[in-house]
Amino acid sequence: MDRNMEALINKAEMLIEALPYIKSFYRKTFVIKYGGNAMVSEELKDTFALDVVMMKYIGINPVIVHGGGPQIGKTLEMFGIESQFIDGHRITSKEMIDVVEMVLGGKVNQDIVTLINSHDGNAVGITGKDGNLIQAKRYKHVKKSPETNQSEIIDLGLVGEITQVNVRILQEIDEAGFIPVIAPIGQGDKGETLNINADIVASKVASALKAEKLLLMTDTEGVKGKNGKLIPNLTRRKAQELIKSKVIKDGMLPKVNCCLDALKAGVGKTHIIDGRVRHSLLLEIFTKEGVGTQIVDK
Ligand SMILES: Nc1ncnc2c1ncn2[C@@H]1O[C@H](COP(=O)(O)OP(=O)(O)O)[C@@H](O)[C@H]1O
Ligand SMILES: CC(=O)N[C@@H](CCC(=O)OP(=O)(O)O)C(=O)O
Repeated sequence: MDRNMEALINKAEMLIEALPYIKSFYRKTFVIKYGGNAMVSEELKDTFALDVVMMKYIGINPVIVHGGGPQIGKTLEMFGIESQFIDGHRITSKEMIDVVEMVLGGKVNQDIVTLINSHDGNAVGITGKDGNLIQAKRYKHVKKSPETNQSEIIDLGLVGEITQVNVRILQEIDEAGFIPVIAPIGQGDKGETLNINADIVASKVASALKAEKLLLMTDTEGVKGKNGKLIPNLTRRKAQELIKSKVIKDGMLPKVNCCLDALKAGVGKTHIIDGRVRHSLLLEIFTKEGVGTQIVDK
């Protein structure tokens, strides 16, 4: 057989390898938190969009929730406003919320829509306000003093804690054949705009949709253990141990908690994946090895 023919057959066999995954994921919902480097590098942006469009065309229902923290930070700086974070939440004053809404719901959201549509993906941009998708109340951060053990409530301003997710708008978008791209903004009961961490929005949306998968894209390999090595598979119990021993901390802590919450609410599997790797989404979904940490409820 000539080498050309052999290469073609190899390609066909590679496609067939994906068949069991394609079969089991047909008509299932995957919620993807898009952020970090994958949202900045031109090459990674393009491979992300291709992965999402590929998913849609093979029958998966991808739901995108995007971040935009660095973009908000840069715009606030232009206005001479500095940001402060508590536990991964940006303290959001009245003068900041318009900037947050403008950046997340405007430029960042529409750039992603344009990117996906440039690959014939049929994306639709919405914020959590559209179709009453995300109802929220003002988040109150509880700080416990290690010395006195007393709790103090800290007001983070216009930061939202999600009280309800109305998935109808997402179902309609899916049925019409579009891909929703969600900006992490919610609406308070007085109609006020509330800023919400995008990982949390992705986790709550995945929970409300009872999604097959929640995939959080980040700028590290995944969850690492005490020895600094990547942990490809993490159970709830092991994750709790690593949190207790402070091996999982800082920015990784809320991510892992988002995954554990989603699993509790009925999401099938959760993944923290390395968004710096080209085609990280397809690799996670269609290969046994994946490119990050899979967290399951065991
Ligand atoms: N066990 C751990 N495994 C991997 N990263 C960890 C761990 N514990 C803490 N981290 C930190 O969490 C960071 C990821 O969180 P963060 O930077 O907030 O992500 P993102 O910007 O993608 O939302 C890592 O870069 C690392 O510094
Ligand atoms: C309350 C809160 O912190 N909201 C976030 C929303 C954007 C976000 O989460 O973006 P990343 O995923 O890129 O960090 C913020 O203001 O930065």
